Amino acid sequence: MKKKYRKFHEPRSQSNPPPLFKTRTRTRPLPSLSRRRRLLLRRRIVALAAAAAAPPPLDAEAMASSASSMLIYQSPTSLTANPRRFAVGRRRLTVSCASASASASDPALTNHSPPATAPPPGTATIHNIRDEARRHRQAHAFSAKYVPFGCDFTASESYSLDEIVYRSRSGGLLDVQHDMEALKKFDGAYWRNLFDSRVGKTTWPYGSGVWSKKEWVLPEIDSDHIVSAFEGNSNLFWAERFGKHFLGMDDLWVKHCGISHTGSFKDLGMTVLVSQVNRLCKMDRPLVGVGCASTGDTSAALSAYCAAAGIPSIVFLPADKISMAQLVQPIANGAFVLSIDTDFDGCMKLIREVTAELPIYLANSLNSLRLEGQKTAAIEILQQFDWEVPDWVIVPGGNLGNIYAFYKGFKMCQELGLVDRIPRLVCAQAANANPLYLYYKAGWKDFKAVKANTTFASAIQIGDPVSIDRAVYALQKSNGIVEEATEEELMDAMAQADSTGMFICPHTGVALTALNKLRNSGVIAPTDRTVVVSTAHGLKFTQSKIDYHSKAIPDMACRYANPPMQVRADFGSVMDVLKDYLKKY
Ligand SMILES: N[C@@H](CCOP(=O)(O)O)C(=O)O
Repeated sequence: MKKKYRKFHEPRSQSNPPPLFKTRTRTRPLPSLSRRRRLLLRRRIVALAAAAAAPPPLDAEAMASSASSMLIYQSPTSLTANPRRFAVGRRRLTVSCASASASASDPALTNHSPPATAPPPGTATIHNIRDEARRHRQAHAFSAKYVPFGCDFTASESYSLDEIVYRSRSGGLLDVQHDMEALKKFDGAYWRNLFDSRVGKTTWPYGSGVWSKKEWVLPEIDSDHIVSAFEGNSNLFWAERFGKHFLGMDDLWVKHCGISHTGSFKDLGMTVLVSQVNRLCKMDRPLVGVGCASTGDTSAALSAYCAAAGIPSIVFLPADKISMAQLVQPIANGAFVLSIDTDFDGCMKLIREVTAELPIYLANSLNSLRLEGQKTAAIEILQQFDWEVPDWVIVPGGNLGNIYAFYKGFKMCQELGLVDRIPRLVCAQAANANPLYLYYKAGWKDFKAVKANTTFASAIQIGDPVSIDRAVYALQKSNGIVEEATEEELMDAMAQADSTGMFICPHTGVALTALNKLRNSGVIAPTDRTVVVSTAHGLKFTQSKIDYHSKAIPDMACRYANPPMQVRADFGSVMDVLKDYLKKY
């Protein structure tokens, strides 16, 4: 693994200066090209060199066609404070001109160290967004470390994030805590402006919704080590029709975390975890790969990010318990996939034992690094509401890391002065896998893991959640509530939501059921601003939707089924069914 990594990420030295023109294939030897092709290639390089030495062309399209759309053109003859952006096909091409043009809102640039110097005249370079980030590499002023869960940054027991540790000395959970005193040197308005300034940009790594909050996530990681698919920045969808029609609400929102690189919110945490592993590999830590147990989404995210970094991934999946779309993701991304004849809890137990024995880094959310990425979805919600705090946020819960991650994101915003309160949290479980719900109903007395039964909400089919303590903490601190949904309730809620233009996963159906119950009982008022967190893409769960709409689910009425009508191929038959259908309107 190390060998392969080095090959493609060789550090640059003075004796080995960067080439004038870098393309994505720059480290590979030229394949054996024909003489004619070599000539053409050389001509193209010469043309690019000429273009680089000249002022920027007016026609960005022409420039894009002669250079990869990943390239950023830089010319010393056109220094300007603001990078000029051109739409190039569906990508944006930045004509960025000097390091002096770096974001004035980057705290590293404006407050802690001087901006990097401009290149000497005549040394124009075309480079990519990673190179651009290298040029602005700064000393960091913030830091974070592992402490036992429930402790703050000053705890006597603490571990560097570069250590491979998942449990405290007493065997309890760990938490990543930030140096809040250092972060507090900047006020809420400062952080709001900084985060807002990074939205919608391609600047590495801030184009990611996670890394746009880098100072609050992994402040010490070198941007060069980050493995990102520009995840996050997901749609906060105004569920106007669903809210009005089914719940009498007009301020209902669905945070579509599943409309993402691998189709679930897991990307948010995985970019952080795999980036840190990438850093550890660079530090020559003896790791042979990264592993997880999964109900389908974590394995998809892990395998994709590892594949992007060239790091081996190993995933433990409960045999026949995840959807086809989820199973194919790690297979396609080249993970080592173990289909194990047990449930998720069985897989989780095994991966914990295996990672204690072998140098395989544990990627489940037992590893608190993951939650640092996931918490940014909470910050993003506040940002999307222009830093107004919603009344309620409803999160589906299985292994229970995410409910704590949301709490953490909201709490950090409050502590650092971006907002003055946090929303009430609701955790929604499937009744077939409801250990948290039972614990809540028992007044938080005597937690008992359960045997999780089969549920359409398969990603949360978990009976012994590793983050149970974190979830309880988040709910207690946010005056939270736990609700549950039966199979029929969650499938009906999913069908209702889909009928208003969404295409949600069954877990979001669980969360919508919780909302429905809390609306009916009057706990959530019609005017309360409410956000339902949608955790995965509906396209991962087409089979359950097909079964529902075909009314093929035993003991389920499938009240909102919309099966296709079989019609003979003649005009009369088609007209008959249409007339019948149109009577409804
Ligand atoms: N739903 C998860 C289960 C594992 O949870 P994690 O929080 O440890 O990643 C999945 O998609 O695998």
